[in-house]
Amino acid sequence: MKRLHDLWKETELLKRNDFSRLGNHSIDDCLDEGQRRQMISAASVKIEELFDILRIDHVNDHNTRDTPMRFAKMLVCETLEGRYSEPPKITEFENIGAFDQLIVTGPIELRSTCAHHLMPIHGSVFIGILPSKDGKIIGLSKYDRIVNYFAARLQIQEELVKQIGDFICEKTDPQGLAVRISAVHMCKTHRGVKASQASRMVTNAFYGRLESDAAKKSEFLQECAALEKF
Ligand SMILES: Nc1nc2c(ncn2[C@@H]2O[C@H](COP(=O)(O)OP(=O)(O)OP(=O)(O)O)[C@@H](O)[C@H]2O)c(=O)[nH]1
Repeated sequence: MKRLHDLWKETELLKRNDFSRLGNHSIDDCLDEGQRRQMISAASVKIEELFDILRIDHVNDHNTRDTPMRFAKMLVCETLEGRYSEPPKITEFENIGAFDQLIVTGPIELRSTCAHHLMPIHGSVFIGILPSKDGKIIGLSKYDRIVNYFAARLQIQEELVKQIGDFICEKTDPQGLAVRISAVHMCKTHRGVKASQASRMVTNAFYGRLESDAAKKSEFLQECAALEKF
């Protein structure tokens, strides 16, 4: 019987030029369960090779025996999950009451992975929405799901903040939208320059009235500051 990783080598998915997609974009078709298992198995074989190069015993050492498979599974099903799956299902509601005031949600816990060193990015996301009277409103939990979806890829913060904002704009067509990320990059705190754990990177993406209306932008930033203190 063919081994899973051999099956993976033959899949159309591997033959297609998904490699040209950026690492923080999703591949063309999401993986079904069988393809996911094949990808994990094929990745695991490569991680065993990497361990061999690094002279880590993945056969006899009880601590590292299952690590290549465990690591491959984590990459496919957790760290990079947003690359291989459909975006979250978004329940959209008509804005029946024509609500047109600022809604701010956060902090939404951000757990992502840096594209340069594969180290964790950990932080908070705040989202401000100025709905259109004739636009859509989405369920509150969906903002968290959207953040999780785009975070589960190899990211840089400037692109992540825009991906989240572009997606929400596309779904809800609001008068204005703002996304703010404040995060610690462990590639900076746990290696290299070994910066303070308190060292954060802040990025904002503003759209429509939340970009052009200084009073509304300032209201959003004040709400973020207040929510951050909770
Ligand atoms: N702008 C930006 N830079 C990031 C982000 N995440 C990590 N970086 C930085 O990307 C750079 C990686 O490039 P290199 O300079 O080639 O990496 P390096 O030689 O290991 O550099 P050091 O981290 O300084 O040791 C580092 O300066 C990181 O701090 C991010 O989200 N946005």
